Amino acid sequence: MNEQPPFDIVLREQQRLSELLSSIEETARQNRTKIANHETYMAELKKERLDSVSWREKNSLTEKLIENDAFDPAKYLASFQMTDSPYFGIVGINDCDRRLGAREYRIGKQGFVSHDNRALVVDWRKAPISRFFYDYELGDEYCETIQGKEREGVITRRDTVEIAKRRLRRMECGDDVFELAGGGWVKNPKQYHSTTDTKLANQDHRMVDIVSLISPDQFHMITAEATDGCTLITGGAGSGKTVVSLHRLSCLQFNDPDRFTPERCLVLMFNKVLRNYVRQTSADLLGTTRVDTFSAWALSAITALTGKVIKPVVGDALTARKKSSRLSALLARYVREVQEVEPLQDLWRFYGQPYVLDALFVDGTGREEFLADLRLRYSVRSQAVSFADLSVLLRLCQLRENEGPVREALDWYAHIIVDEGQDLSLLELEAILAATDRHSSITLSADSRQKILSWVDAADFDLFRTNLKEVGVSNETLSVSYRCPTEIMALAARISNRDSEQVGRHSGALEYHRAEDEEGALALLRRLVEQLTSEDRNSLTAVICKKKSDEKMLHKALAGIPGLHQQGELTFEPGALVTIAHQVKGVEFANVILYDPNSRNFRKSALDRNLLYVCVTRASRRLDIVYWRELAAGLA
Ligand SMILES: Nc1ncnc2c1ncn2[C@@H]1O[C@H](COP(=O)(O)OP(=O)(O)OP(=O)(O)O)[C@@H](O)[C@H]1O
Repeated sequence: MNEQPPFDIVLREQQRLSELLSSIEETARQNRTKIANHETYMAELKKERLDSVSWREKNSLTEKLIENDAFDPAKYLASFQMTDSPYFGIVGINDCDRRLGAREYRIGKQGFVSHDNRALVVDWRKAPISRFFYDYELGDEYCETIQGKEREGVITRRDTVEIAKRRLRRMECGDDVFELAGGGWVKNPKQYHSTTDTKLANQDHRMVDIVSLISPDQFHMITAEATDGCTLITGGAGSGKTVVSLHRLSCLQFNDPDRFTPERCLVLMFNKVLRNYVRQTSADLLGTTRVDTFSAWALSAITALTGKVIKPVVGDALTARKKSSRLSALLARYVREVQEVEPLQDLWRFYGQPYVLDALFVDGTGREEFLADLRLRYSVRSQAVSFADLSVLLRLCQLRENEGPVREALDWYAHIIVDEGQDLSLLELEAILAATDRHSSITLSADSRQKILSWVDAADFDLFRTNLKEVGVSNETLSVSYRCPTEIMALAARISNRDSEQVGRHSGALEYHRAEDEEGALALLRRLVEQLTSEDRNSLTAVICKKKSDEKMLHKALAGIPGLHQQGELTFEPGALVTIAHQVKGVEFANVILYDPNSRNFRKSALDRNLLYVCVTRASRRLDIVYWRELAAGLA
């Protein structure tokens, strides 16, 4: 392949890259030598100490060993991990201060300082420098305070590059794109490059980072200094709430590593699907920070507080009542008035208090049966906790604990990210807040249009927001939707009865496919899935239906199509999958086929409208609607 580019700008960048790679290698070599020399010296000292017969000499050698250990080069010479793709951005400035003058910075996912002490790559989280890249356009004048000094000047270059396996593959410079295509370098007009393009190229549809794409608005949120209290990020579907929160935590950890250690940070996701979707990127950005569902974290927090391992059962007819915001104040009262040592006995006793029963059974129906059941549970010391009991039990245990911080459960975390906060109950939100240290530092993302759980009271979130005022709350709004093309966002606006959001720059497709009957719709669906998967084998198509029973039936109807994922398996490999609406919140697919969204399955209630909004906004490229009966309101 002839990769000799006919473009000077590309040639110069290839040269820069090659020099950088040589420097990375040389630095690594010198570091290895320094570390080896240190190890040899330490081994010699240890041997000398072993051979020595004088205790004075032994003591002096021990001191020397301790002293030298503090200067172990392995501790401070961080190895550079990003050699395959050392940087993604280039920003040039011409500063009015002549000592600084004209210079360029390369921005990467990890900073690199060479053996001869030159900062050749700047970490994207080093806001004072990376701000030039994220906050400004080519030709803009800047005025910034950097390390206490006023800096003024002009931005002379702002390019994005793609480097893979140590080779330059693409450069975006102003309106031009230079890229390797079909064996040589070509120049094209700039086109919008979305994260879906990256996913297709990687053949992996899990979340990707957006470090090279962060918008100025997002940059401000991501790099905002840690404050006490809650940062509430709101915004419509696909506006970047999840990615922005994760990048924000990455910045906090980078800039204040002593406070935001991975074990003192926590990311809570809506369900396992969303957790799996973000896991790779969260690991890249946040290292070993725990990313989990609320239930999984609550279980471990209960264990940390009580020493008990709980195995909750699924299904509880009283779920909505046990999530009621009224229980919050009642728990506080109960803990003040009643003493009970055993945690589960404590829970049964709490439910049995007359004022709790009044709150749970407003019209009295079912109250006596519940009380009889509680008495039985108390007498046999029942351990049968349901998922709905978890937040009550956790809050109860937190309120009972008087001894101060408890690892991963109480007064412990330096920062917690809560995604999809609108679907958490007041008790769940309060338990999370109680798990933070005295700074109550939380990033909470939420979109009221995507509230889909019937058992959570819609007012809970507002109540929590009001309560948060005590610890401090700052509101941030993301207003551009990057995921969905214009056509789909216009439909989403109709469904949610709200104004259409500002949309990123890509276009897509929205098509309706009407069949005569169910049989016709299934045949149509099959043809569509076959067409979409064969047209682009790297893409991921999700068929979304409302009911669990339809999921099985649709999977059967699509059997044999190459690339069809196993039933019930929601992975993000290329191909096609069938899933239900409640599983897909927070995630996205290149293509979505919404199957049979009829007016009986999606009624005019707020929850159904929200669910429909969630479904249509999962598509980053195209949305197809297959139907044969009356469409749900908003779709027609
Ligand atoms: N500045 C950006 N430039 C390009 N793409 C972006 C940008 N910010 C976010 N995205 C992309 O937009 C999509 C949506 O991001 P994300 O999932 O974080 O949004 P969200 O607000 O959490 O959505 P939802 O509420 O639907 O879960 C992702 O594919 C993400 O990579």
